[in-house]
Amino acid sequence: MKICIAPGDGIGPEIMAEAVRVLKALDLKMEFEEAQVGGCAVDATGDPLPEASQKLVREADAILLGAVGGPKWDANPREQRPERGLLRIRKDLNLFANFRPAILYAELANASSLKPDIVSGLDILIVRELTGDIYFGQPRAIEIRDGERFGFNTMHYSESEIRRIGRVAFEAARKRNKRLCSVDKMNVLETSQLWREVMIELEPEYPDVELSHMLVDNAAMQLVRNPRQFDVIVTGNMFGDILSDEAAMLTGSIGMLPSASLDENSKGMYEPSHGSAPDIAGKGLANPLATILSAAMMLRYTFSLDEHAQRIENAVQKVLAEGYRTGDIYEPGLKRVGTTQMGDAVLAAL
Ligand SMILES: NC(=O)C1=CN([C@@H]2O[C@H](COP(=O)(O)OP(=O)(O)OC[C@H]3O[C@@H](n4cnc5c(N)ncnc54)[C@H](O)[C@@H]3O)[C@@H](O)[C@H]2O)C=CC1
Ligand SMILES: CC(C)CC(=O)C(=O)O
Ligand SMILES: [Mg+2]
Repeated sequence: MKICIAPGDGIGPEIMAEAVRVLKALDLKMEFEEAQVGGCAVDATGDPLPEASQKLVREADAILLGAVGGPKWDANPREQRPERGLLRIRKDLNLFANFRPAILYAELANASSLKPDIVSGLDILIVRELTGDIYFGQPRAIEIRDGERFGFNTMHYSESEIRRIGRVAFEAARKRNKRLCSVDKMNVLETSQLWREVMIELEPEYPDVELSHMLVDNAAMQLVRNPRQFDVIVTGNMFGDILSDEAAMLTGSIGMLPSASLDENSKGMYEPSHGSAPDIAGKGLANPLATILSAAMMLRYTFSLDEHAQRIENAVQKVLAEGYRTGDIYEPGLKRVGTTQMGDAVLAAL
């Protein structure tokens, strides 16, 4: 098993160190290679995804990424922005299907942004399209028009792009509670109108799955009003980006939300859903659990090592039951720990 580790920027190296310790403790036949991606790569080479890193991500069976970006690089031209390195990996490897499971551990019921009676037992899967939409559409630019600066992006989806993510989502719903909610903005956007048409065309292939549709503004509201109405949500790149950060808070913290980004086969990139958290970087405060849970998703999706994935997930649950909490999920009376101590606790539980 060849795993490319890309710690990235900000809290990336801190949370990655804990995930790698957990993986190594499983004593599996894994080879780790480290790639520079993001701001660290810009500083070293001028490119957020230099040739050497491209080779490593291409040759690996799976990639585990921390997070990229930070204020240091915010003014860089687009091709030299850290986030560009991440988007290029997603596109180059055709990682179009992003799975973001928002699961509330019972131990974190009071850490959720919602009251326990609304959120307890929450288990939602957000399936986000990851290689299309306005994040990749051309043309895009800031230019001068009529004597002033004018910025524009292009939102587009082809029916084949929608169909393939739709199938992934229907299949995922089929393995769960057989309810799929497709989220769009079809009352305003042509891309969303096509999105809805294609989802409706797919419906007869999955008679066992109940398909519903929701406009994205309502979906944002429903997620905090009554999140348990959802089983699987399928949506485009930008809506999925925003809704998954919102869903993270239902689980207690963005530091709890893992993700898997997959191609048509089983190659994947695994990363926490959060960013590089510059406000707490270098302080040993970050919650490493989303990254550790992303490593578990890697074992399950790319390597079919379900038992080992489950061991990690059980260990995470055990440390929460034992009362270990990083600052983002801390409640008075429990054991406040930093990034490394949380990793220690997971290793002990393993
Ligand atoms: N996949 C990636 O690499 C992503 C990168 N970014 C980049 O990260 C940088 C910062 O972006 P923000 O909008 O601030 O989002 P962010 O997710 O980095 O942080 C938002 C808030 O959540 C907290 N947070 C995030 N992860 C945490 C963790 N593991 N433990 C405890 N608290 C945590 C942060 O301290 C901050 O208060 C930007 O440069 C952005 O482009 C943002 C999202 C995803
Ligand atoms: C570079 C961004 C699109 C990353 C992000 O916010 C995400 O994938 O959730
Ligand atoms: Mg995001």
